[in-house]
Amino acid sequence: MGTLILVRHGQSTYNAENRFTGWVDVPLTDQGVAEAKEAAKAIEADGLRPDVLVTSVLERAITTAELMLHELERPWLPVLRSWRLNERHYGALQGLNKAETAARYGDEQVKLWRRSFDVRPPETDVEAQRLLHADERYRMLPLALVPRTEALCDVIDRVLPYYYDVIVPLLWDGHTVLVSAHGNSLRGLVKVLRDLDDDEVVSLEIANGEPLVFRVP
Ligand SMILES: O=C(O)[C@H](O)COP(=O)(O)O
Repeated sequence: MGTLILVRHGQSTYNAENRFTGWVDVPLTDQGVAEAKEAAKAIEADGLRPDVLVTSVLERAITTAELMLHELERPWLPVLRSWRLNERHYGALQGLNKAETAARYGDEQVKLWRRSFDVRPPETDVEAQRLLHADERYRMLPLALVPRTEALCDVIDRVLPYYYDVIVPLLWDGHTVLVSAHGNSLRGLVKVLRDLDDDEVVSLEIANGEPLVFRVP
């Protein structure tokens, strides 16, 4: 049996400014740094010792994990990273203030964009997709796989192949795997791990720096 520890990155600058983030690569705030260290203390208090690290390719998740491993005195852990664990792409909402967007489109619409299973935010234009594709991290992907927007169902479709093909074999080998990722990539994974239906997942919230632990047989 393996142990899976899921952690959402600490507070980012866009979280602090209440802006839609998605694939925008923003750093942690001082509060985010403190949350990462607290997350490490929490898993240590539970007697957990990660022996493999898995992250998205976004800085806020990578820094959170590095701070955690430093705190746990395990900075030498083997590391795997994948774009498949990135935050849900928030489409044309990325960079906008969430409260201003709710004032413009209404709370109900914004709740659908933020929490529904299958409602996608408006797409970015093709030029924004090409710019993202030019980023070294995503250049190896076919352009069609570089998102212009995503709903939670799309995130689940890209996260699950990585989970089953890469993470589960590590868990079957008895590893304790620390996954540092994002609110919605982890909501997608938790939906599957807890077998939540499409309506239940609407109320699932994952806080910054709060570790979630699963034993995987
Ligand atoms: O991408 C974002 O804006 C956040 O990381 C998660 O946002 P949410 O709480 O609106 O899903």
